Amino acid sequence: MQLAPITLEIKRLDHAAGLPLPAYASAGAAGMDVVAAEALTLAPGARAAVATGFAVAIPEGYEVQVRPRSGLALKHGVTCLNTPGTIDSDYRGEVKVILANLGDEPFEIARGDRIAQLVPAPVQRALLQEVVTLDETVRGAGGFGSTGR
Ligand SMILES: O=c1ccn([C@H]2C[C@H](O)[C@@H](COP(=O)(O)OP(=O)(O)OP(=O)(O)O)O2)c(=O)[nH]1
Ligand SMILES: [Mg+2]
Repeated sequence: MQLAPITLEIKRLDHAAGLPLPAYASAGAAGMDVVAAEALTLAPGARAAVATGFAVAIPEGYEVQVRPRSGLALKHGVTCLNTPGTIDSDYRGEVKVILANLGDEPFEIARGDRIAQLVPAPVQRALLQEVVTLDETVRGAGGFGSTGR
């Protein structure tokens, strides 16, 4: 079973000239790989908002998640610091990838390198109902490892 794809409007900004649109790397890939529109070196411990050169209009009721690529994470310690990054449906600015280098070597990014993947997801919004007391549960306020390792 496959959900019908949603349509994302995507606008190429001037500095994305010649770059590929975000694209699925395999028939069953969940994310569209997105490339860097700029070259930079991330020092160990550094972070940067890396330009992709694209802006999008996401249908209302959806978001796009910006997720790390596991190969960069495993081989180089490079990940999306805010994973999953959230692209709001009403955002019209450039999509950026907030990369962090948690490795111990400088990481060089060339223009055109695949740096992250984009996954659209439906968004459920909540209505808040403020109350004075919450119902009681067995867990109560236990959390953060309260059930053991
Ligand atoms: O990885 C990301 C995360 C966010 N954004 C853009 C799109 C998103 O719609 C906007 C705001 O993101 P978010 O709500 O996560 O950040 P914020 O710190 O709450 O900023 P704002 O006050 O603008 O909502 O920034 C990106 O381009 N890449
Ligand atoms: Mg926000």
